[in-house]
Amino acid sequence: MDDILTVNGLCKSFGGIAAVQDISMRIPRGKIVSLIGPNGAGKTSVFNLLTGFYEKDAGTIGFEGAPLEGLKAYDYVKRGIVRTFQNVRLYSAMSVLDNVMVGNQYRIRYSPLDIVFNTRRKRRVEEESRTAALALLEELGLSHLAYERCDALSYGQQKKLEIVRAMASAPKLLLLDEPAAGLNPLESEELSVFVAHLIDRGFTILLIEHDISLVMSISDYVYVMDHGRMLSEGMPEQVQRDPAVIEAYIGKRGMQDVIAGKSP
Ligand SMILES: Nc1ncnc2c1ncn2[C@@H]1O[C@H](COP(=O)(O)OP(=O)(O)OP(=O)(O)O)[C@@H](O)[C@H]1O
Repeated sequence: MDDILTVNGLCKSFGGIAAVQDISMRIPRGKIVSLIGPNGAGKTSVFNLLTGFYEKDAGTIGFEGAPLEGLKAYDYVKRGIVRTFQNVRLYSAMSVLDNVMVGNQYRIRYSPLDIVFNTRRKRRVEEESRTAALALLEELGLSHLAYERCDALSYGQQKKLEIVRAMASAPKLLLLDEPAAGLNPLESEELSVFVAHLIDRGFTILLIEHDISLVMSISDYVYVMDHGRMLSEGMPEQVQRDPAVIEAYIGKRGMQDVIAGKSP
């Protein structure tokens, strides 16, 4: 199997809190892998370690066969690793199109002189960026919103737009941190179709998500963390039958109740 990312023995502590303890995982190219677990399990800390927001205490992270060491945040995007955040981080006063163009900015190459003199080269590069951004919006069914201000969009549309902006930089690995958080059931369903479409386009995704029915319906493989450790892993149907997961993740509730979205 062609793994795009391999993680071995990853550790990170904050004072007395061992947020990430001996975590190992792998993500095959073109697959969607999910990382789930109760609040405070350490999922976001793993994302922060994978994207250089946190420095690891121990362990190795390999991306496309080479170690991810000593890179600046910007270098992760250049290497093809892009993430979204739990909370929407769009430029709310800018248009949808401009936000997507921000996403592919790192691919734009022109000099400060090109900017000062507004050269033909600068205008051409910007036009290419605009065309690419519009094509992406079209493909993902959001082109009718291209000239809307972001703050005029529904929350569900903003969550999708965040993913589109991340995709605009043509990532090899997309890390999605709770894309369904705050969505109603209909928006959540739309989002799962949207994410499934990204997989059809050949993207590789690592997903953190509390919406278990979404996770179980779209994941190829699931990792479960609890208290900083890896509690379980496997295909969705294996994980949801694992007694350790049922006990730690959902307590006395049945997994079917969680999947059905019933309250505790
Ligand atoms: N920068 C930090 N400083 C101190 N403690 C931190 C920091 N980041 C994470 N932690 C702690 O590490 C533990 C794991 O937190 P993390 O946010 O990774 O969990 P999570 O599984 O993503 O939780 P949630 O599902 O609630 O987002 C928690 O106890 C948290 O308080």
